[in-house]
Amino acid sequence: MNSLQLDLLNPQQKAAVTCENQHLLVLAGAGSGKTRVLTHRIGWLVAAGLASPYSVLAVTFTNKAAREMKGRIEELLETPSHGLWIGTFHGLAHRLLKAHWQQANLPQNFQVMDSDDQLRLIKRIIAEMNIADDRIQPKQVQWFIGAQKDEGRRAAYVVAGGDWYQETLKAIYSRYEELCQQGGLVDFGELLLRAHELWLNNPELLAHYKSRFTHVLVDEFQDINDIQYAWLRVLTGTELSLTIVGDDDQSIYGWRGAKVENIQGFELDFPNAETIRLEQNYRSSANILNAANAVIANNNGRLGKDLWTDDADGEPIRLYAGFNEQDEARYIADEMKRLIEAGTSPTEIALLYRSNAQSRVLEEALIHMQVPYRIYGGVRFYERMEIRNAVAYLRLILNRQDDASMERIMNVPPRGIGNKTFEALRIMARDQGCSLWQAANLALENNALAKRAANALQAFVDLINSMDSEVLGYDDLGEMINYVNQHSGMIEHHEKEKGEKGRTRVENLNELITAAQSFTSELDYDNNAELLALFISEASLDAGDAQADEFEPSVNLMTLHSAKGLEFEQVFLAGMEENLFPHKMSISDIGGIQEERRLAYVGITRARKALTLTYAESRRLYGNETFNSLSRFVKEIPDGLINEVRLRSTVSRPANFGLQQQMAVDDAGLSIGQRVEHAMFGEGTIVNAEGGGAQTRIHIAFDDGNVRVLMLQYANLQPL
Ligand SMILES: Nc1ncnc2c1ncn2[C@@H]1O[C@H](COP(=O)(O)OP(=O)(O)OP(=O)(O)O)[C@@H](O)[C@H]1O
Ligand SMILES: [Mg+2]
Repeated sequence: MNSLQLDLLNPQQKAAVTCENQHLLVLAGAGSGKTRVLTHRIGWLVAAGLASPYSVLAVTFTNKAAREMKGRIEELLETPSHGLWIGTFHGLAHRLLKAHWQQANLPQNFQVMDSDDQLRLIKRIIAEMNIADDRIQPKQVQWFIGAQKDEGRRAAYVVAGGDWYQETLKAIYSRYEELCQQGGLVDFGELLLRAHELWLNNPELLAHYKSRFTHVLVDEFQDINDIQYAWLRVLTGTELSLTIVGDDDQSIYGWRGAKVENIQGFELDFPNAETIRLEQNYRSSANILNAANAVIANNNGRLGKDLWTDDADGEPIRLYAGFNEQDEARYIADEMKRLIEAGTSPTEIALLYRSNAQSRVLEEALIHMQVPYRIYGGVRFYERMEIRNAVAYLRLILNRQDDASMERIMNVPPRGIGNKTFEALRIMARDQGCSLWQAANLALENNALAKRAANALQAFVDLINSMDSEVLGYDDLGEMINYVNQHSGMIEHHEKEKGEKGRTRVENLNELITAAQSFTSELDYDNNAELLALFISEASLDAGDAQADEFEPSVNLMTLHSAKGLEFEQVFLAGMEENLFPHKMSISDIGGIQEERRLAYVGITRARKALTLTYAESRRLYGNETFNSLSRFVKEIPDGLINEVRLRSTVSRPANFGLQQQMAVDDAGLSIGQRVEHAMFGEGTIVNAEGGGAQTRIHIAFDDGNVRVLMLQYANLQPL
């Protein structure tokens, strides 16, 4: 019990950790120790003899959080956490379905489809149904199916009401279900839906788990959706103990079906639940916390929480106005470099933004300044094209009915299987109600294809069949992947590609071997095929998380959504502009604005020591130049907490800063963003200008990493 260090908790936290009530709600703001309480509570339950490590089920929001929690619980309990049921809803559902595939009406080797596979399948159905391209968007269908599943609704129960559009969506959903079932394919939403049905359809199994588990604990409860809540409720019923922790102010997944009302629902469903509020924030300096409190105070309908800190005011929040998005990015990269040189660990620095598309410019500046970075939740390893291809080979080897994989790699690398052959096979598969693989074999048997196409297809079929026997002969996952890399022709193919791109792809394929070698499964397996299937599933689930940490210490880039639950010493929030953040899609809708504001609250409260907000006065995004005004969320922060950073500290910002300066530079035949050469300092880019006429001073970001302010008249710049 000593190792639990209960004395490191404040009285409310302690009360939550040691609460003996059956149902407990911990409702508290950011950084108040909710996650810490959850972890300690598991430790306490075990130490107090109220639970065994194996009778606890804990749900986290990301795989990373699950891993962290497992680690901390191992520390607390001083035993390995192998076998603990700690994971995301998706991860836990997957584990259940793997263990009980028969009861779930799935083939044993069912595969998890990612969003790309899903989209490909939907496109195929749309084509198969002969729906004109402009009448329905595959992405909309994907969204529709996801939304239905989040609410626990199968196609048969969709009420379409005779309207063409709705009826078509329903029909596509229905066909989609059919094809997934046929191919043993399960998308992310399906994992949850099936896991719920698994309870409903198998009372004995449910009873088994009800008696196995004694305590269920859920982090980030505010972002739970209907099907997840339903799954939990069926499991816990009135028998099990349920602890939920959450913060209504951090509910940011409404667009994905999350319902903050589930917190209130919990209080209704479990009327005897005890509610504990935590009010002390341990994460952020007072300035940062006060800024966050001021922003979120503009939302209505909050459950209401006060958050205070013992911490000193700390540094003021910095606000930087970039002249354009390049200048904004350069400032951030510069600052990061400075922080790292002054001793801050790169891993303690985060750069958050509203939309993924913003990252490119930021990345370029970081590369330029040689600041190592990684994108958390961006183009992740398992989502890279070549990795998906390799995984598709593996899947097809395991399961020939996997049409999505077959589609993906039939002609990758190019082997002369053209669109016409694809089309013929699709039609055949539809007419015969069989898989593409079966259609391919049928077509070959019946000589249904032209000679060249038939030869190419035969070679592919033979390749997969021979891979099957070879690959599954290896006991080592790394060897399996290596075999596929070599014999599929992918390595050779990418080696022939010119330049950096091809090289990276080859490196990535090799990295997959490394990933496979270090893979260890928590689940049991009987043979090589099952081992491979476990690896593939893990890879698909992991695509939702960041790369491993074993790389060079790097600063973290991520969207605000991915930042939930995390904390960093230094946080930069880029693109603090109307239309960007709040996003223009949400700007005209009050509910939308409130969700954006919660996102701002999440972003601000990620910072421990320092927060820097930046925006660009003009921005080129998606090819258009726009002039956005400062985000309302910045304006909602009291003036006294913010310090506006002047351009490069040596120069104060003139009152008429802005477009006029662009003119001044234009007069001299130069423009912002232009590349120039200086006799002494070498090449650089004009990032700003101020003053006018003979007094014009221009700011140049030289390639040596310094920004210098020069008098235009004397600088003698050569345009490049
Ligand atoms: N009693 C305490 N004493 C010292 N530090 C604490 C205490 N409670 C929590 N902390 C620290 O405060 C930080 C925030 O804690 P934690 O991440 O658990 O908060 P949270 O409420 O889960 O935040 P979020 O809402 O962002 O998920 C962590 O670094 C944690 O270690
Ligand atoms: Mg937390």
